[in-house]
Amino acid sequence: MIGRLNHVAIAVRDLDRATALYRDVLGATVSAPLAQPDHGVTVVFVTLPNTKIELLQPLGEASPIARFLDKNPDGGLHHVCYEVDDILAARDRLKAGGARILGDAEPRIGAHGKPVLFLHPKDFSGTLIELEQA
Ligand SMILES: C[C@@H](C(=O)O)C(=O)SCCNC(=O)CCNC(=O)[C@H](O)C(C)(C)COP(=O)(O)OP(=O)(O)OC[C@H]1O[C@@H](n2cnc3c(N)ncnc32)[C@H](O)[C@@H]1OP(=O)(O)O
Ligand SMILES: [Co+2]
Repeated sequence: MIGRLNHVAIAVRDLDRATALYRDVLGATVSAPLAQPDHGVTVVFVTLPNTKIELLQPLGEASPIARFLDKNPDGGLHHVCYEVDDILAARDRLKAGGARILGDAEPRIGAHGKPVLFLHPKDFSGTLIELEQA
């Protein structure tokens, strides 16, 4: 059911600093910061030949990554995003299998302008999974 790896996300406290590290030290191509108020994060995309890295910094009062950064003050790997052809079919199959879909289980438009859903990390080997409609 899952397809390509769309991105790996890293939560950071200081997006400018993390962006500079990827750009200047690792020599990667980075995007401008993109505020995603609906998701409570500001995002920078690092483009790699075969996938993307998504640098995430909390945005607003109730960011879903705030507690993660409290527990991981240096930042850390936050989620992996897999592409699916049909996000509603994928959601219904996962639900039927007992996996917990986070939030109200309705897809929301993600940073690439496509519908996304998140799956509870406790149901997937301690890894938060994002699904994005391909
Ligand atoms: C823009 C968009 C895009 O790409 O298009 C994005 O990616 S937006 C990216 C930001 N948005 C999201 O992440 C949305 C989905 N995420 C959420 O709803 C939340 O982050 C949760 C996953 C529910 C976690 O929330 P929160 O940390 O406040 O709850 P909590 O502290 O009670 O955590 C419950 C348990 O899950 C663990 N936990 C929390 N975050 C985790 C993570 N990223 N990976 C692995 N485990 C994680 C905690 O350590 C805890 O385990 P213990 O109980 O063992 O201590
Ligand atoms: Co993401």
